Amino acid sequence: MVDKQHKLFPVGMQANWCSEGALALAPQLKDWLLDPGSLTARLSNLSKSFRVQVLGQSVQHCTIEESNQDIPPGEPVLVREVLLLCNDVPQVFARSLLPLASLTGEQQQLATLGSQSLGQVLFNHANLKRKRIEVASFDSQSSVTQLAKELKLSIEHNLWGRRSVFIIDDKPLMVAEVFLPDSFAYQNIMVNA
Ligand SMILES: C=C(O[C@@H]1C=C(C(=O)O)C=C[C@H]1O)C(=O)O
Repeated sequence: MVDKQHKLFPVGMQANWCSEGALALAPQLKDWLLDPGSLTARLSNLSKSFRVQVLGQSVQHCTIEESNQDIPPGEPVLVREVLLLCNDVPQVFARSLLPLASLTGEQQQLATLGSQSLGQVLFNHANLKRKRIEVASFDSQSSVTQLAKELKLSIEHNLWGRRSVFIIDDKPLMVAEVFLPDSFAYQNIMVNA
């Protein structure tokens, strides 16, 4: 477990998630949002140094807003919030919900990842399925934008994120990621608000 937690933890990630078909997105941004592969691998390949900074993790009950077909409301989950940084630039804020019932067998290690990337473990596992990816935008009032301001990042447009449920060894967990203002996902494009 993480002994010290960032003063902002838990940041949370309230959003109106929708299927990507409902949105007209810039192709480059859409490519990042819908990439079925590992964000860790993609970001690592684009930078000299990649690291995960844990903001905190704690056991909570899954809220109605974050519940889904695989993780019902009230389910005890380990909430893990991290930043993914490339060359010390915060690229992504991620919030993962790991049901305690999924942290069994080989997946016990997911409770004590520390600064190891969750993706590194997930995408190296043979029995992994990723369910559909939903997307959402985060406006100036969102807690994620407040986090970006706390990180002294300049906010010039809404932020965009994605979430999906992974099934590993037939057990669910949910990962949600928001691309922070200086992310590669927004470089050289006009982002609609
Ligand atoms: C799922 C992945 O893992 C990344 C790393 C995370 C972590 O360490 O908590 C959380 C979400 C992802 O951004 C990935 O790399 O695609």
